[in-house]
Amino acid sequence: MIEVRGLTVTFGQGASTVRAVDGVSFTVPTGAAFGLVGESGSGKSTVLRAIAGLIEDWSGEIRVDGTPLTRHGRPRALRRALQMVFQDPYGSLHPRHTIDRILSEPCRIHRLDRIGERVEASLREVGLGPAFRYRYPHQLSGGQRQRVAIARALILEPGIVLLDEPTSALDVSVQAEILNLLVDLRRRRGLTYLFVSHNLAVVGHVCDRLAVMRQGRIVEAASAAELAAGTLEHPYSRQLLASSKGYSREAARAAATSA
Ligand SMILES: Nc1ncnc2c1ncn2[C@@H]1O[C@H](COP(=O)(O)OP(=O)(O)OP(=O)(O)O)[C@@H](O)[C@H]1O
Repeated sequence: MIEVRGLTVTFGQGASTVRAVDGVSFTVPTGAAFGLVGESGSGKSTVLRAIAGLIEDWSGEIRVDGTPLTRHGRPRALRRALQMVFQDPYGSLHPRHTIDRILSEPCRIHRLDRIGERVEASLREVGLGPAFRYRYPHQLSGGQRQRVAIARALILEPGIVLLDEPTSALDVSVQAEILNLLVDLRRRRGLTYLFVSHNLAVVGHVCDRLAVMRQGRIVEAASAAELAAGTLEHPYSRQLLASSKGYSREAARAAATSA
């Protein structure tokens, strides 16, 4: 479970101060998938980064599975329980490391046993065969690289995964494949997702609840059912929905049936 209360993040000082996140509150129950949607600059990634511990200077309250997070450092168990997948699978994978090394490293840091077995199992789980183990990121397609990034997050068996635009760098058909994989993994593992995207349709495909952010604030919260029924009320939410049409549910279904 993630509980966020009155989260505020400001960058810069004096006249150049930017209040990137301004009193944001929401709860993601254990096993739920919650989407944060908004256009570029709305503050959604900053919320995710504060929860992930990548930003130190925030105020408000963040609790993960009941444990309040402090600004400086967090226990190893909590770092393991909460993993992140980034937008750019190329930038987030070390170009000169094999997939084996990329997946083994977090296991070593967290002193896990049976590392080879874990690496093979995690590749299998994201639909990549053992042949991928000794390849390098540049030998993989964008979709395969994002599968490796997901495997790297899951190899530590976290309960919570923070996803920052995990498909927006991919072609639409590949996007659908990766979204279906994420939906499937959540079901199988009972994961909790916090999913950030500028695309309402993508969020509607993966999440059961969502909040629309604008200029650092949540302007509307809704369920996926309300989104599907077209009952979003805020004019900004409606505008976002109109610009999300590039991603179609039909494409996702087609990818699911051909998988
Ligand atoms: N490290 C930083 N230093 C200064 N300003 C920042 C920093 N990170 C974000 N900002 C500013 O905070 C605001 C919110 O940015 P944020 O990245 O959270 O938005 P976003 O909705 O996730 O957009 P995007 O999808 O482009 O990442 C923006 O005005 C941005 O310029």
